[in-house]
Amino acid sequence: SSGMKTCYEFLKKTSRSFYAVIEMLNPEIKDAMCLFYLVLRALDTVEDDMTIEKSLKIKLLSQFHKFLYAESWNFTKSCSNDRIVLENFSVISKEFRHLNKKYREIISKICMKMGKGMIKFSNSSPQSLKELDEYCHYVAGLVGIGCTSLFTSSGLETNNIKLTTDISNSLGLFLQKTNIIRDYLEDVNQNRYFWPKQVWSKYVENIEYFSKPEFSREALQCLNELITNALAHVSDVINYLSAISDESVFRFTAIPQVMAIATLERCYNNVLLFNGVVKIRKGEAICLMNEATNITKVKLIFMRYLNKIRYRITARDPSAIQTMREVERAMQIC
Ligand SMILES: CC(C)(C)CN1C(=O)[C@@H](CC(=O)N[C@@H](CC(=O)O)C(=O)O)O[C@H](c2cccc3ccccc23)c2cc(Cl)ccc21
Repeated sequence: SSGMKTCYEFLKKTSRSFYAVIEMLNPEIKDAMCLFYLVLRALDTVEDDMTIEKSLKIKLLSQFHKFLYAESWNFTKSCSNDRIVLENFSVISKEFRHLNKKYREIISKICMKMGKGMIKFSNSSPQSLKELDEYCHYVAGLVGIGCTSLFTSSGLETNNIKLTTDISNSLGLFLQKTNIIRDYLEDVNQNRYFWPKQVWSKYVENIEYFSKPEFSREALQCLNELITNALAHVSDVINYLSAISDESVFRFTAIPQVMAIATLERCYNNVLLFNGVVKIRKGEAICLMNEATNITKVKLIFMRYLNKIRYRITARDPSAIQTMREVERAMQIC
């Protein structure tokens, strides 16, 4: 339909790489996944927009799942780069209402839970590793749980009992923790602090000190501790991908995960993260997209990056032993 074509245009504008990945998906769930992504992007845009007054933001987050059924609802007061999905939300929600009921129920339930979770963290960022897991569950783990429900309810992954809620949650946490680690400088510059205070306060009095050269040792120690925490999800990621049977679902799911392990490897013990953005090069990303076609190749990709991390672990790093343990545990699964 022309409405769906417009939605794919929105997807292309909000995330070129994700647009390319979703193109590979089986037609049975391609539209549902495109709309799921756009609806989540709209919700994330509300959460991220610091110009929206607090009480209005809370109302929007709690009502969001109902806007899916509000014929003409749009939000024109956002100044975010991704405001296009809010200003044209009525086009997205119209296509959403044409989706099969089983997909609509999955997407609206995830939006309701995610909106509630975002409200819970609207006044304070995660203070501990436990709260970090809780926050990442709301903004990313639920996405994994939703994706798994879409895969299984579509029949592409017939009642795959191995795709449990817990390991679906882990896929989201692995991606989100990698983003939080990678985006240290961008977030701190926008006064957003996702690195838990319980962790960074072991190394410095103020998280902004990590960008000062005299604190680069402490910065690296904190960074390596957070990367070690993220690596604990790798075994769930590999177990999840090992249980996928549909080839297009496999690639769609594996590509962001291999991007994440490559990003974590580049971030490990890398002081450049505190004064610039550490991103994997375009060429490497394209290679990874083409390589992540089956579980054997994905295990090899993970082994390659885990080995690169292992060789960079230094004995004087306080997390060295824990990092080595997580790397070895992950390599055993691969
Ligand atoms: C918060 C997040 C990590 C879940 C965001 N998220 C993802 O990161 C995208 C990838 C993406 O958007 N990457 C960015 C690059 C970047 O942010 O640097 C891009 O612009 O391409 O992937 C995830 C995603 C894709 C496929 C399967 C998944 C299973 C469990 C959890 C998430 C899954 C995603 C699937 C959906 Cl439906 C919605 C959002 C996401």
